[in-house]
Amino acid sequence: MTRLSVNVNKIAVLRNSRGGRDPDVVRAARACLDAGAHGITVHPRPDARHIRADDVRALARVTAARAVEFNIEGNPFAPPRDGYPGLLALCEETRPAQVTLVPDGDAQLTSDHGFDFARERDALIPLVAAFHALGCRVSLFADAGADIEAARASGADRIELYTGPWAEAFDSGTPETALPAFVTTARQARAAGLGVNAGHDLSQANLGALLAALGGIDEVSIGHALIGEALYDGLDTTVRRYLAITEAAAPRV
Ligand SMILES: CC(=O)[C@@H](O)[C@H](O)COP(=O)(O)O
Ligand SMILES: NCC(=O)COP(=O)(O)O
Repeated sequence: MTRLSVNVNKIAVLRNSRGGRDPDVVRAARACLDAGAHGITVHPRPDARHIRADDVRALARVTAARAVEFNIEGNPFAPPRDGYPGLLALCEETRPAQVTLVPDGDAQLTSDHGFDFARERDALIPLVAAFHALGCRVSLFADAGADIEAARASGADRIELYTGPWAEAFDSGTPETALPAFVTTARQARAAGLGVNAGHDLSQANLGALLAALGGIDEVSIGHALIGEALYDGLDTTVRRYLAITEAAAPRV
């Protein structure tokens, strides 16, 4: 069954907006885990727009204490800056179960593309090895239609399908226009021996159809929509609704 990792970036956005401690990302993560979430995801950035290095350290302690997975996302090429030690250094400190490499720049509002694996494979190979040496599973952010053979050649364990285009097509009422590329890429990844995660702009509305079409997604990491929905319905109820969607999409034995 697809595992749910809740991304708590947006709790930190709200907290940082007033410069204090609340809302507390650790308390929010605990509430999500209490509701049954399988793990927690964060995406700290050098500009500290939301999740900061100290949040990562605190969440690493919480997830380790509960023996659940911690997934840290980031651009492995981004240099240290203002309290951000760099992704590799942060993972060396916190030893997350999984690191998801994302080719984000500070100028981006949010993550909006995967790697160009043919072009970046040689640069990724030593980085993947370095994260493996820390005991991390390595997932690479990938567009539907990405060069899966080049992704596999990097030595990574999984890809994470960037599902922004899926959400956009779904919201515009034309999901069938986006789905074939996702189905093909997921199939290619599994045939290459890669696991398949998915994330970005997934929501209660668009998750079920994607999981049903792709089958066998290892993990979805969901933040923006989930936290927004929780503003109306609470974290416990909202997380349980996502879990019900992943359970409903699980293959019947
Ligand atoms: C990689 C990805 O799609 C998300 O995990 C990312 O964390 C979104 O970043 P923001 O929460 O800053 O939009
Ligand atoms: N990797 C995707 C993620 O962690 C959360 O993305 P979003 O749900 O905030 O768009």
